[in-house]
Amino acid sequence: MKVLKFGGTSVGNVESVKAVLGIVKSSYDEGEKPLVVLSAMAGVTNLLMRMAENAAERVPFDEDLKLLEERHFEVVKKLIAVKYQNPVFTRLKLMLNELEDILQGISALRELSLQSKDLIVSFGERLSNYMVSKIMEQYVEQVEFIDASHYIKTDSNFGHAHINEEVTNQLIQSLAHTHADKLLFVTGFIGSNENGRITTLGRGGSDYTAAIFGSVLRASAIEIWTDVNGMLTADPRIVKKAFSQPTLSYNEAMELSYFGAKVIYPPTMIPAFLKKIPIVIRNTFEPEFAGTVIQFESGKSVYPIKGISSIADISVINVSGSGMIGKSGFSGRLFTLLAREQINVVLITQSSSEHSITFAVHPDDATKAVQLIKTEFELELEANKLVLPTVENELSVLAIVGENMKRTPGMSGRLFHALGRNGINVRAIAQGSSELNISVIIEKENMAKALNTVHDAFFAELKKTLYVFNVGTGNIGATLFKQIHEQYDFLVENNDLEIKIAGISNSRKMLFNPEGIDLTDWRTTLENQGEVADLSNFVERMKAMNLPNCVFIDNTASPLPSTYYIDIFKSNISVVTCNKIANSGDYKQYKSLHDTARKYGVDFFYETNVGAGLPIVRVLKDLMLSGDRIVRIEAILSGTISYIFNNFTGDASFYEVVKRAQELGYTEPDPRDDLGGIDFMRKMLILARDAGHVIEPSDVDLGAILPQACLEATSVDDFYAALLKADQYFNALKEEAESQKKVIRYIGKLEDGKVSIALEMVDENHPFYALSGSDNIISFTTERYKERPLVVKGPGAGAEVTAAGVFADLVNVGA
Ligand SMILES: NC(=O)C1=CN([C@@H]2O[C@H](COP(=O)(O)OP(=O)(O)OC[C@H]3O[C@@H](n4cnc5c(N)ncnc54)[C@H](O)[C@@H]3O)[C@@H](O)[C@H]2O)C=CC1
Ligand SMILES: N[C@@H](CC=O)C(=O)O
Ligand code: NA
Repeated sequence: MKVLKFGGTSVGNVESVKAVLGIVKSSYDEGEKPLVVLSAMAGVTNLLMRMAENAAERVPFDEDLKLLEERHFEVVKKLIAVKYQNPVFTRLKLMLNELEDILQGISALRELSLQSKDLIVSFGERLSNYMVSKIMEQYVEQVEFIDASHYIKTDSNFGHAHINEEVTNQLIQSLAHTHADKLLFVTGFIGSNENGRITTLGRGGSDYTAAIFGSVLRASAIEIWTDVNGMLTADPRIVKKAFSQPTLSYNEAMELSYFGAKVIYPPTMIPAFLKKIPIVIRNTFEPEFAGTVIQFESGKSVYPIKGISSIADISVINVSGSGMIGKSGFSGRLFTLLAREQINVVLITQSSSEHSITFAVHPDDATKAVQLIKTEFELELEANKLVLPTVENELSVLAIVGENMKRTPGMSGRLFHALGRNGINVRAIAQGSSELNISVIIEKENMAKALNTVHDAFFAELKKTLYVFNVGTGNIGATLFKQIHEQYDFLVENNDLEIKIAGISNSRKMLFNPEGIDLTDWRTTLENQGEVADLSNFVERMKAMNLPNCVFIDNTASPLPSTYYIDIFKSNISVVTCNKIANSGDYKQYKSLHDTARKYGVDFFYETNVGAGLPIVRVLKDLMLSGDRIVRIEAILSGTISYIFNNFTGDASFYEVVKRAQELGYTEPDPRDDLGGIDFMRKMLILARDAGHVIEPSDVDLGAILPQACLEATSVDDFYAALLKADQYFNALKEEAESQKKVIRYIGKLEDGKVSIALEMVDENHPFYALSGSDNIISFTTERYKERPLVVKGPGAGAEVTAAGVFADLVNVGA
């Protein structure tokens, strides 16, 4: 047989009682008659407690009594056919009258003993079990309501009674014998002492009742029906991806519940544990879900751990001093003292030098613990053999739990890597010698981030989420959103990667949503719901959200975002940028950006700084990392200028071709940056620096394309006006090239640490002769690629290819 135990939420109202009936009925129909243990209706135990306390203070309790009656009567009215209702009302009413008499007695005496409290709260279970048994009677024959206080015999420790196993076992066995044909509804939580006075079993009492009946009757399983899908891998309020574990060992369940998974209270499992009876946690509101089986064996799992538990609030006390070294009795004295005063020690670590002991307690106990230590070790403190104990608050504990950790090396490495990468400082560490649990103490403000990060790190088969904060929604930014939106499902399905745009800003508006901004119509949402843009505030808000796997994308052409990169890295947030400004300012800044990113273990990706989406930065980095050295770089890296000289043919005027390049999205927001050579200069500078050279913008020998009048233009409009007038100049250039059967190319070179960019005319034998569209080309001559250079060629400008490059950088963050 099975024991089915239903908690308060499962008997909370008409609908949930219906669900309970369905579950009991289907178990009954399967042939094995279950034994059912019910808690009081949700909230009733607290209500009874309040009534008892009120009675003792002579505060009226009749309203509460009425409420109690209504809650039960309503269920009866809805779930029992009218013709059967009367006797049920009568019996419930009798119980309620008895309760009222007791409350009146308390009121008269103005005294509420623990014994009377137990008696009063016992009505909760008695009412609910009687009521549901009567409802069940309509569907199943031979149902009986059992008041467990006649069978569970305890001592007189009211509120927290201990069971007399021998007597209890005999009584339960004889009950089973005399009621073999019946479907029993047994009150959870209550027992009675040798004088027949009602007692209660303390926290988790109904689970305990189920475990006792289950173990005495050697049940095939004890099912604990609650309102969650079993024991989850982490607190689902914090970790959205938490999922129910199919199996756990008793030890794993103990560890997980000890730290927070409030589904069951571990001591109540002991009777089942001793008899190796599986406990199954199931959801009354989702009965089709198999739930979690807690059994002797841990069970097979693809994951190295079973779950992550956490305690949000903890205080840490540090005791140190020379007096502790080599003193074998010291920790014994310390922890005996704490145990004697009922201070629960959650975690202990001791340095191997034995110079200090750190332990964690509940914050409410911290001051008392310190006081106790001061008194107990007064002599040592006076003799300076011990330093005054210190307390640190606002801390949390996070623990990874699983029996399989024993057999899997690298678990702590994975834990600390995940925490470190996200900038979460670990204050103390403890690992049980059973290797069932590795616990860390961290700052409370990092708890949510830590739980999510560690969950991602250990349940890697699940999808990882990148949280993106993007500035710049122009040509590139908007195209990137379009691409992410189109690719969303593919990434989730094929790469287990989810990208959430948690923040967007352009120069006018900004918008946040940690759940991810819907990209279907982000423009309208930003416009209608966005706040006034403020970059400094944007960065602060991003930091404050403290999200795991967080990436800042700079899709602007403005110098402003780059002033925040260092601060962003220091908050352990990666940066992806197509904006070249940060890397091409003075060398000191370049160096400091790269050093900071490395120091904080975050990514700084800028593939699109050179050749848009073409793999150039990456190729150079790989060459350098693998020990190759750059001998020479020759390149065409301005997509705009490439396009212009590839299309400045026939009748088209130079002015028209430039305009077209802008319309095609090849130019910088300010086309003077392209035609003035600044953009190309930035790219060459970045390559030279990535190749290991210390070089400043002023070191670049930059040859001009434009006549003086165009260079002097002070606005984009002036520039175009000057360009219109410069037809003569460009036509002459073109004619000169054509007459020599050559083409015009703007070519950059890096050799011997020197960078130059110049306009050249090349013939058909030159490797850069045959280009079209916005093609870029780069040839790396290196120590290894000496005879024939490594060449990368293809479209080097345009929104689609650039956004794709930013996208690729993004998905590589943290990879
Ligand atoms: N067009 C191309 O082929 C390539 C472009 N890039 C780079 O892409 C970047 C963006 O170019 P486009 O999208 O064409 O520019 P755009 O002018 O179309 O868009 C720039 C965006 O940045 C926003 N912005 C400017 N200052 C801001 C601030 N302080 N705070 C918040 N938002 C701000 C603007 O509101 C606008 O949404 C540039 O840095 C460019 O060098 C890089 C490689 C290739
Ligand atoms: N404006 C740039 C775009 C890529 O960085 C170019 O024309 O190359
Ligand atoms: Na590139």
